[in-house]
Amino acid sequence: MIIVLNLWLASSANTKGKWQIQGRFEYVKHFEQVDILLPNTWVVVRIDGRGFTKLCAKYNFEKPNDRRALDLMNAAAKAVVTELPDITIAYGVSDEYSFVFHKTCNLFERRSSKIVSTIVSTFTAYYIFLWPTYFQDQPLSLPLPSFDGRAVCYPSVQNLRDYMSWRQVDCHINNLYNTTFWSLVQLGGMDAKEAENLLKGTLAADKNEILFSKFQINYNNEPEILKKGSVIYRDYELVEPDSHDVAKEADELAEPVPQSKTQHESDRKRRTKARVLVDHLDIIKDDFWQRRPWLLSNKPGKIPKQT
Ligand SMILES: Nc1nc2c(ncn2[C@@H]2O[C@H](COP(=O)(O)OP(=O)(O)OP(=O)(O)O)[C@@H](O)[C@H]2O)c(=O)[nH]1
Ligand SMILES: [Mg+2]
Ligand SMILES: [Mg+2]
Repeated sequence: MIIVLNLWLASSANTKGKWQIQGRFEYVKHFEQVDILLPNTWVVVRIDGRGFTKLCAKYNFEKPNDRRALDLMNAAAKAVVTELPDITIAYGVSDEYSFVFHKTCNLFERRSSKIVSTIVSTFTAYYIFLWPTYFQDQPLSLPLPSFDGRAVCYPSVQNLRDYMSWRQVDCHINNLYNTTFWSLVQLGGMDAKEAENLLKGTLAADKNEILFSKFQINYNNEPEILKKGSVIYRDYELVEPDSHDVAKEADELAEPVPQSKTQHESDRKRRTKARVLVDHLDIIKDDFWQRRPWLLSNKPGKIPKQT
């Protein structure tokens, strides 16, 4: 079949010219769906490990948190942020990471499938490449780790901040539950069912109390990376928090002014040169955003000059 087609192509090419053959097949392009992300909205690409419950068991990840696994996730995400200067900020917990693109970003003409697949494949490639650095004594075997991804558009800074807050609240709730659950099992000698029953219906204060009274664990003293997750962003210089609400000022008042090509290029260069930091901070309160006004600035060019 392939030989027949090749022969036909060769003979047709001789008689009609290559461009005519191309023209005959080109109509298939129209089957491609338009998947442009809504303009002027903040784009969040969230990736999540596929079947990580099994993967964690296979490689004996420590319960409830394995520092090597978290450090590997952060290293892969930092590499993604470094490679893609269009990313404003990223937030990660457990086997997931959210990457935020500025509302004015025009990467791949905002084509969803190109943006998502680039993030997922770059992240996965780094995750596998860096694995031996964090799991020296446990070589990877098939099936290899993989991730899925999706893009969601958020129209306002408030929506975006609520999204980020949602992920960080999730981190806090899950970590407090898991820390208490595994303390009851590993330190308290309960089986999984007993621990689950004891925790049914408990509030955060009850879990804090169980941890402290039974195991002398003060949850507040747990490592920040576990309580808050990880945030990755470009750092220019720390500024004193403004007295006004930067998030509101940044977005709701004025529409972004289109940048000139040279301005766009010089901002891109500055972003490429900036330090990429991994930190474990509260991103729910205003303080984090007020100290770093360039993250949510309505004008992408409002990047402080490097000092
Ligand atoms: N032991 C251990 N497990 C972890 C750690 N980080 C993540 N996990 C596990 O990874 C899983 C992540 O949850 P999900 O993403 O909802 O589940 P999943 O198994 O990956 O399933 P899909 O995402 O639907 O493919 C949970 O079961 C976590 O317990 C870790 O540091 N230690
Ligand atoms: Mg998962
Ligand atoms: Mg997950």
